[in-house]
Amino acid sequence: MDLADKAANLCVNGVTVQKKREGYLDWKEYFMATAFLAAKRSKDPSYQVGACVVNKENKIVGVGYNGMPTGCSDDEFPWGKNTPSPLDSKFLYVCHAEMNAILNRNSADVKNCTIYVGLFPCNECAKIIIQSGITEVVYLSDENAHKPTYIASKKMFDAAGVKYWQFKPKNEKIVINFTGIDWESMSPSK
Ligand SMILES: O=c1ccn([C@H]2C[C@H](O)[C@@H](COP(=O)(O)O)O2)c(=O)[nH]1
Ligand SMILES: [Zn+2]
Repeated sequence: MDLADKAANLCVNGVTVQKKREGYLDWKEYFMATAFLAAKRSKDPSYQVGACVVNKENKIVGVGYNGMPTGCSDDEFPWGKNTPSPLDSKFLYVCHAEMNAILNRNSADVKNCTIYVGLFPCNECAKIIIQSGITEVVYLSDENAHKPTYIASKKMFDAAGVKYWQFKPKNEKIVINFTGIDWESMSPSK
């Protein structure tokens, strides 16, 4: 068990009171981590992007990653970038993570939701985000900020009143360990 996972105990009048577990993920870390986990599904060799849409009740209503459209085989459609013909590169085909997360929603709509993304949204995703009624964008990387596409996204978000801010993770890494569940410490009798 990680030290941070240990529940802190408090001694009150000689009685040990079990406090809640420490080191748990806060909501924002959880949603960004969900976006990053979704990105692990991407077949894009150069960029794996994930997105997670969350409603006002902190419920996840949609998750997506960049990938080929349904029915367009990952093995047949191209993943290259610098090809002589645009038809042989990925750009005309790949569905972006944000679009997929919004289209994959399990709610009637995503109005007033927040979208968590690994990479600041491009202009096409910005349009979809605005039109879908999402009002907040939380992103991790803004490495394309200097490109016109991404400047256009910010212009549109500003005009449409969509709030955006950069997520600064508390943890550089969140490790998922499938052998790591400590059943003993989870037992109510302990
Ligand atoms: O808003 C965005 C922007 C990009 N993506 C995806 C689309 C592509 O699969 C990669 C970008 O690849 P490059 O080789 O860097 O052009 O990222 C996205 O999902 N959402
Ligand atoms: Zn995009």
